[in-house]
Amino acid sequence: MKIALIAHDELKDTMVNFCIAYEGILKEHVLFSTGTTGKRIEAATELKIDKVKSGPLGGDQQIGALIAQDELDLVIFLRDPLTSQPHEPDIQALIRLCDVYKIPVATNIATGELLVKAMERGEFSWRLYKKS
Ligand SMILES: O=C(CO)COP(=O)(O)O
Repeated sequence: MKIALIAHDELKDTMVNFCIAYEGILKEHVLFSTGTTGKRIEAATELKIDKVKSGPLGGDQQIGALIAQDELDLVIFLRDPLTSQPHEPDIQALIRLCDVYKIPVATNIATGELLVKAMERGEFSWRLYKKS
């Protein structure tokens, strides 16, 4: 599975702790991140991340392009609902593309945990069948 891990600044500690907690599962998959999130995860874990640009500098659009090219199976995007973001249109576009292409997307840690546990149980195998 190809997974994108993204977090706004106020949620980067939460994302790092999430990746530490689920490192054993995540390391079996191909991981992508926006720039700063990816650096924080790599500094705290042994996970290897394919990093695109920072979100406000076009990283969200790059992740969106991966979705449009059918290169992602799951997006975990810890959005900050309490802070306005200069690149809000990019954030909305990314989430819209998840809906267009029916990509499972978690926008908070509670859903993120559910999706990672579901993935561990093999409940995302339909993604592989879909591609074959
Ligand atoms: O802004 C982001 C998502 O909208 C995340 O970008 P960074 O991981 O580079 O901070």
